[in-house]
Amino acid sequence: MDTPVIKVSQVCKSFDDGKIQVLADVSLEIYPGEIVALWGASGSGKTTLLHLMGGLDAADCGSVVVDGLDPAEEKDRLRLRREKVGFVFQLHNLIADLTLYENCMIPLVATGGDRAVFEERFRKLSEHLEVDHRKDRRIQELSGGERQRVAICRALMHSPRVILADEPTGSLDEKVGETVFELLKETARQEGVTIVMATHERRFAEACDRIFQVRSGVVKEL
Ligand SMILES: Nc1ncnc2c1ncn2[C@@H]1O[C@H](COP(=O)(O)OP(=O)(O)OP(=O)(O)O)[C@@H](O)[C@H]1O
Repeated sequence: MDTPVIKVSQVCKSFDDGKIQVLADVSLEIYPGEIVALWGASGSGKTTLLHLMGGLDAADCGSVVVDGLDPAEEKDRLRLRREKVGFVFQLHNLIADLTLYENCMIPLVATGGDRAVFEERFRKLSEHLEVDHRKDRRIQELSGGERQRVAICRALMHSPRVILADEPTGSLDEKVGETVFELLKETARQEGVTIVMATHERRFAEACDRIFQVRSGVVKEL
């Protein structure tokens, strides 16, 4: 069996000096190329777990390892964000005044990559995500579904190993949400990228390779 790309071992996390216990003894392994759902109700702890995987927050106990890096260590955390992980949020977090193309080029500045490589990736990804014809439009001129496809494009620009997606279809209506989800999945498969997606919607969870149910901070594979 492959080495897991993400290994979470006996992790716990609370807020407010321990008054709000969010994750309790969470362990899971995710393998390269898998598309995995963290499925659970609002407030169950999905976002908190994604944040620990992406180094946006630190666990109180236990360990998280992402492609050999420890997000709790500052030097690893920087590399993790620059090289290994891409984020897609429910609200796309794009810069409204910049164009689609300019938003997607932000990771070039952040990672100090090669412009020609980024140009080629932009061409390929924007075509695959069917937003290439909107290249020079500003984000504020795009529809919700288009914005979310741009967010996916941007998240993949630096060729991360893992995409952490937090309710990526949450702000979209049903049909558009399905299209965006299918495009996210297809693009990830083509790129060999691992996806960990938080969702409260059973139908999206069931369309993933594996489902981890998150309930009151306890995680169980279904
Ligand atoms: N920074 C924080 N300070 C205090 N409490 C927090 C903090 N972040 C999250 N929580 C609490 O932790 C619990 C889990 O939140 P989390 O956002 O992980 O859930 P979720 O499953 O992603 O929910 P949703 O689907 O609504 O985003 C909630 O009760 C939330 O209020």
